[in-house]
Amino acid sequence: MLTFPPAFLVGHLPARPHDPARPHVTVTWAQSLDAKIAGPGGARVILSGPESMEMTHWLRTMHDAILVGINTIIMDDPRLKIQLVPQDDPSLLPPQPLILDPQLRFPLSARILSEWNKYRGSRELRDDRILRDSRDVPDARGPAVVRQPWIVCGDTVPPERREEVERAGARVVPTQLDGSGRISPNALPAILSSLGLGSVMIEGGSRILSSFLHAPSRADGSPLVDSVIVTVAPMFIGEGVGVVPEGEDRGLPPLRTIHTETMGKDAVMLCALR
Ligand SMILES: NC(=O)c1ccc[n+]([C@@H]2O[C@H](COP(=O)([O-])OP(=O)(O)OC[C@H]3O[C@@H](n4cnc5c(N)ncnc54)[C@H](O)[C@@H]3O)[C@@H](O)[C@H]2O)c1
Ligand SMILES: Nc1nc(=O)c(N)c(NC[C@H](O)[C@H](O)[C@H](O)COP(=O)(O)O)[nH]1
Repeated sequence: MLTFPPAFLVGHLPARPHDPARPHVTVTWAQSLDAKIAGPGGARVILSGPESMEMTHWLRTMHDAILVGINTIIMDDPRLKIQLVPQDDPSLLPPQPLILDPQLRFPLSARILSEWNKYRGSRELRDDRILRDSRDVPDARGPAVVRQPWIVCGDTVPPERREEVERAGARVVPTQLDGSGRISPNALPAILSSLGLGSVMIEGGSRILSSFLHAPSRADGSPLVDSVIVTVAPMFIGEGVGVVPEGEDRGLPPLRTIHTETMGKDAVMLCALR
């Protein structure tokens, strides 16, 4: 079990309490030696060993929100929970899942939604009250808490579709899309602030990593991305999904390595944008 946070991360993780006016943005992923994050056709590959995976779950607890793109939900069906941190520490909380999904393609069969509905059902039985979303659980503490998935979509998505997804148990947050039909990375801090979230850990996939790494600075001149934490696993994937999609490897920002830590078989690099 790790002592967390490891010394090399101190000062590079979101401060607590967060500054709600300037949410901290961490971008993180796990990659092979040939810079792939998934196998052919996007098939999920377990890259992280137990030690670096545990660190990932610790990192999740250090952020208010965890963000993935809709393709990652469709391909990996992740839970985005913190089951690898000590389960008896009530101060550790799972982050709020946020999914960037311009067209609201979110599959109602997603594990993240069924786990929330199961949790909500069990709390209703216990508490005899209806939980509409995770903000209705003020007394809930600890890693076993499950949070409602919040989906950020385009404000052009028809109301009937939004209602369908909300009836199924998720929260839908409509927002203006950029000229490419995406949620602009630079719009994220304001979205986070409006949702009361002071920090976010962006976990992928490839298109999301690319757009956040390419994003211009914030209005105050500071980089949009505050920290980059990469797990490098000693394996080759060959054909597969790159850290950024093919053709998007130009114009990536220079990174400054702050520290590289060996965690089990993996190297974990902490970098900042210069
Ligand atoms: N190894 C890792 O750490 C890791 C982590 C997560 C995902 N993955 C892998 O990544 C793959 C999925 O990556 P992907 O690129 O296909 O999809 P993705 O998960 O990055 O989602 C992309 C979609 O998000 C939406 N989107 C909204 N705003 C956006 C923005 N600003 N920029 C980009 N997209 C935006 C678009 O609809 C876009 O198609 C899967 O194969 C998964 O296994 C690996
Ligand atoms: N850190 C990390 N190491 C990996 O080897 C790997 N494949 C991912 N990929 C991120 C992936 O898209 C999922 O988010 C989670 O790995 C799924 O795990 P959970 O159900 O959330 O615990 N991330």
